[in-house]
Amino acid sequence: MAAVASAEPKPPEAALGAPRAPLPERVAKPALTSLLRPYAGRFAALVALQVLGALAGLAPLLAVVELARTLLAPGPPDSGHVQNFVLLGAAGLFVRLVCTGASSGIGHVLDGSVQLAFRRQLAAQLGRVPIGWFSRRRTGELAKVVGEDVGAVHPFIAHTPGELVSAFLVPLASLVYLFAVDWRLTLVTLIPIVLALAFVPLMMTPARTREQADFDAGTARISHTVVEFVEGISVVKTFSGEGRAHAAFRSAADDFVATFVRWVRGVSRPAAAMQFALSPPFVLLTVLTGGAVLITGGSLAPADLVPFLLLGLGLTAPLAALGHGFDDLRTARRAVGRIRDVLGTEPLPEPQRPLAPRGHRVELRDVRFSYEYEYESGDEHESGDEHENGDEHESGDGAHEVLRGIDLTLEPGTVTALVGPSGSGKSTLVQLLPRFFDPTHGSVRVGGVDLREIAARDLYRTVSFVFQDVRLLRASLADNIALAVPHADRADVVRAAKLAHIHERIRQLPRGYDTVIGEDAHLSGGEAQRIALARALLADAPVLVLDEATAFADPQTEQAVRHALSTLGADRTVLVIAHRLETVADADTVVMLDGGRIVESGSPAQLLAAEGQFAAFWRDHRSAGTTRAPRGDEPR
Ligand SMILES: Nc1ncnc2c1ncn2[C@@H]1O[C@H](COP(=O)(O)OP(=O)(O)OP(=O)(O)O)[C@@H](O)[C@H]1O
Repeated sequence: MAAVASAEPKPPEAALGAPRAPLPERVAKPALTSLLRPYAGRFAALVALQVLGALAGLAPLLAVVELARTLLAPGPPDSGHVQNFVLLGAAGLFVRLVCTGASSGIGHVLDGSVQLAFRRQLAAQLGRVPIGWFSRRRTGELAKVVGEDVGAVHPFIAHTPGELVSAFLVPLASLVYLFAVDWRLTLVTLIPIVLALAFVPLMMTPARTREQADFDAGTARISHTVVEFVEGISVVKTFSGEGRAHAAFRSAADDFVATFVRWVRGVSRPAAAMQFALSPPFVLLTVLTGGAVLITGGSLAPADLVPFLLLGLGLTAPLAALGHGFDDLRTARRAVGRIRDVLGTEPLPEPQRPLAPRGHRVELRDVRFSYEYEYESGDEHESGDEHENGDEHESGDGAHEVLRGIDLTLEPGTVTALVGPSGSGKSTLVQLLPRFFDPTHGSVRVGGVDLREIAARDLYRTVSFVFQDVRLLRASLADNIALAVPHADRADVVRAAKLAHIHERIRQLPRGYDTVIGEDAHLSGGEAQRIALARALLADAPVLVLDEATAFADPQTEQAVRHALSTLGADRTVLVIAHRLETVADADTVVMLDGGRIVESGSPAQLLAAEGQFAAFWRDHRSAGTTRAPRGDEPR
């Protein structure tokens, strides 16, 4: 099921240098060998076939060399010898052909299987890691890991082992043969290789490693900029922000060009020198010069020069392939490193403390919470200043304390309305209940048990949520409502939809409850909210957390919420971020937050009578809209 509309609580996207939510995160990267272990058999078969293919490839090479020596030797050639060499060459070619075909087939199947397995593991892992973990990563970077990095494993599996094998085997066998012909000319033939190898250390300097890291960071940044642009395209277009978005992309691309040029220079200079040393003209000139000296000195037969001319080039060609293979391996190693980073993030420990089936009092004790700031290295530091406001303070290095000692008890069977100015910490507080984040200090308990001790599935069975930002999945409306109860009867789904005042709207759709959202129909924001409400009601969790969105302003949705709240079971614990005074008036308790602290709490009537901050809040809202008096008293 693919997500189509905005969402179930979507963790905030961390912009460059943006604050990140603190979360326990133990990184235990799985070893590459353990990731590849299930494929060890096929991998071994692949390497064996590649080795056999490389060995078989030697036969035609040696047959050609021997044939040439026989034909060029003084006197008439032995026809039996000639025939044997031709047969040896043909047989070698045939075996090589079979091995190459088989290894290429196995390689591609293995490649596809490993990539699929990595993607499956990554998808499963992304479903397991704590939600707050996503706020520490950029969407584009994760997309790069799942897409590009998994793809980068391809050359590593499909081609490189074979290239590495032949890179060692062919020259080794050729060298043995050449030494047997003439050791002095063999040493001369090795001169280009020794020269080429001298440039290898230059390609592995710390500067080159830095350039490579910059190159990787640049590609990730471009990927992130594109994802951000596509995700925010409607906002960008509405506010004619294409110019800015384009400029951001151009700046990422320009930075990348500079990085790319540095990277190419770092790679290309030593690579060009290596290529020159290994180029056929240089190799042939070296061999011919050495050969000419020996032949004119009378210590080498002219026919014996032939193997050096033929095999000398063969000695250097695999070395060039080794260079490519080495680069591919480095690329694959870095990609696998990033894959392992994601796979190695351990999900939060999953303790199994049982929860009592009833009596779900929610208690927050001295809860403090800070968003931590992480700064990018390099030129892209952003200060955390833009997140400061007068009411909040920065606590410690790069930490932004948003909740500052919250003590709150939500009794079963009561509705608590959370009110307070924008930025006072209401959303942050309710996000502690599904453990999007854990408190940096203090504890949140349900039924007397700390949330950190409750298994995730128990937690989500106990607490359900309706957030402002509703994400519906690309699935039928029935499946969307029954998300938490996949085997729910249609009758239960319909009952929840009726309670959430969305049943009639669903009936009007061409395929009713089987309508697929995003394909057969689209829903308005208010309708999506009511689907989310039906979903939470069907889940029937004893604790309901509701962020009353401004979208609830449509009368139907507002009525649905009020109706649902009034018909909920007697022992339900409800916490609602209230934006409408009607909801506040209906609540049993009102909690007023300001600057991350509870400044007032009590019944609406008590708080109005106290003439404090809540009374002012009430009056402001009342003069801005319509409302009625809270239960049991008239506001003044
Ligand atoms: N993911 C985040 N990273 C860093 N800071 C954040 C994050 N989310 C919120 N904040 C900051 O925490 C403070 C409280 O935000 P929060 O969303 O909890 O307030 P709120 O009372 O729900 O506001 P509103 O009524 O406008 O939704 C704000 O200053 C905000 O900038």
